[in-house]
Amino acid sequence: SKSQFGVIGLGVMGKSLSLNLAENGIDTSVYNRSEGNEAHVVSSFLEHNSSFKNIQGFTNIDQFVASLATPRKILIMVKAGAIIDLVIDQLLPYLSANDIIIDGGNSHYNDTQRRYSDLNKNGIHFIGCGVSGGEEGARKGPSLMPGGHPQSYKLVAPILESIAAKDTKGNPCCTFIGKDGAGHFVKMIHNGMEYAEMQLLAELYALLSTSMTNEVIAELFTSWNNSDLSSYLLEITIDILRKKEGDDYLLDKVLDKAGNKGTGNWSSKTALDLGVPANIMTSALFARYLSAFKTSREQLAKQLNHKKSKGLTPDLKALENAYRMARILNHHQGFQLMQQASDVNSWELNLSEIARIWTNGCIIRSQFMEDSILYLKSSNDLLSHPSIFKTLETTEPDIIHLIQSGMINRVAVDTFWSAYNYWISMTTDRLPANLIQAQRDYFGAHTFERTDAPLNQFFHANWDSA
Ligand SMILES: O=C(O)[C@H](O)[C@@H](O)[C@H](O)[C@H](O)COP(=O)(O)O
Repeated sequence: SKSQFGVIGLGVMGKSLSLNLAENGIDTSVYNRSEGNEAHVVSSFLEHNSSFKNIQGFTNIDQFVASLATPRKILIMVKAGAIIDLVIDQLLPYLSANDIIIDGGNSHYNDTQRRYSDLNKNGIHFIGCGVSGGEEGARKGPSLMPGGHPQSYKLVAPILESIAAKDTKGNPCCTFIGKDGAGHFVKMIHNGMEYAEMQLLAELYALLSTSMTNEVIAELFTSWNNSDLSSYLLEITIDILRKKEGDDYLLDKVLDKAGNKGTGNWSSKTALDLGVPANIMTSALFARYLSAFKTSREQLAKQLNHKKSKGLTPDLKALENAYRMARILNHHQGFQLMQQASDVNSWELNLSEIARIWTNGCIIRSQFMEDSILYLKSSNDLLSHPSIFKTLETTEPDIIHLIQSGMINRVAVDTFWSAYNYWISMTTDRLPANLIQAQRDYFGAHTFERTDAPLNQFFHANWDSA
């Protein structure tokens, strides 16, 4: 019998999603090319999962397409980039109008916009779908962020929603995000916020490690995880801190050079292009770039005259509050970025609904995301909520304490620093931008607005004449 759904690419995510589909009773065809070292990918997948009777495997793309009921629904799970276009070109000769192609990789939303309009011309529906949750999420229930055309989504919604994680009310963590590249855009920003959440934990770990063991830090984080600070990233960080290899901690043997596959870079570039001061995720990205200079860091560290002082244990309650503050500001910046992009691309993003589908399955799932559903229902500006503003105001001394502890212990806390500077700038009614305007007008006659004249009236002054 014909399969209801097809998956192309049996990498970690493709395999996990195929098993999730089959387990949810969806007859699934899988395809993977068979050249070179991929010769046995399909056969060994079928062998290892022979208990699933509703999976068919193919190494010929025409037979794969023929095995699907029409309109065909095909999920591409291969590495983002040119290979997606290659796979689409291989598929096209065998497809018919109204068939649906879903790209589930971390593609750049501009590429998705291009593919969406190109395939539309061929009568093929294209859905750019963000998939979050890693291997475990894909297997048991990811968070899904499909973008494209609402009609196309309707055709695949029952299947995508059946495999997605479920929120606290049992509803699928999957919803139509918006037209063309909106789904992949929202996934990109998810990852930008993920970078920042990970870096905040990394800076806390570095600061606490000056006076604590991994086990003691794990205990502290466990107490935080039993509070409004609970999150998936905090949870896995506790496991990571406790993971032993013999008598040693595995974490202590992990080389301190952070990788990145591009979505954090894209998020920061998009923030720059859209004029949104998302400085927290950008500093998290730069922290990864900085870590790459391992050899120079070691050499320069050796040249330091002053000896590292004995760590000064920071106030733990202050650190907890500083973490709470920085996380709120990271979420605020992420949602601001999505709001700006939604306006520019007329995507009409529903930020509260995005927070809801991010409450389970995805990497940045957390109690605060759960709380944000309600906050974002009344306003897309988290800072405008009195309770959030109160929390930020009362925790300001705590983030100052954290930053001071960083300085005293000579630990870089740039992501907390960025959060602090963003907060005090956003709560300062007169910033020194007047001097920037004067300097620009001085050397470039770029003109300036005046505080004693109507807005949008621009003036020029002869700054060097009396
Ligand atoms: O939401 C997710 O499931 C992850 O974010 C996933 O998309 C992937 O693990 C990222 O690619 C990691 O990004 P870096 O490799 O850039 O850290």
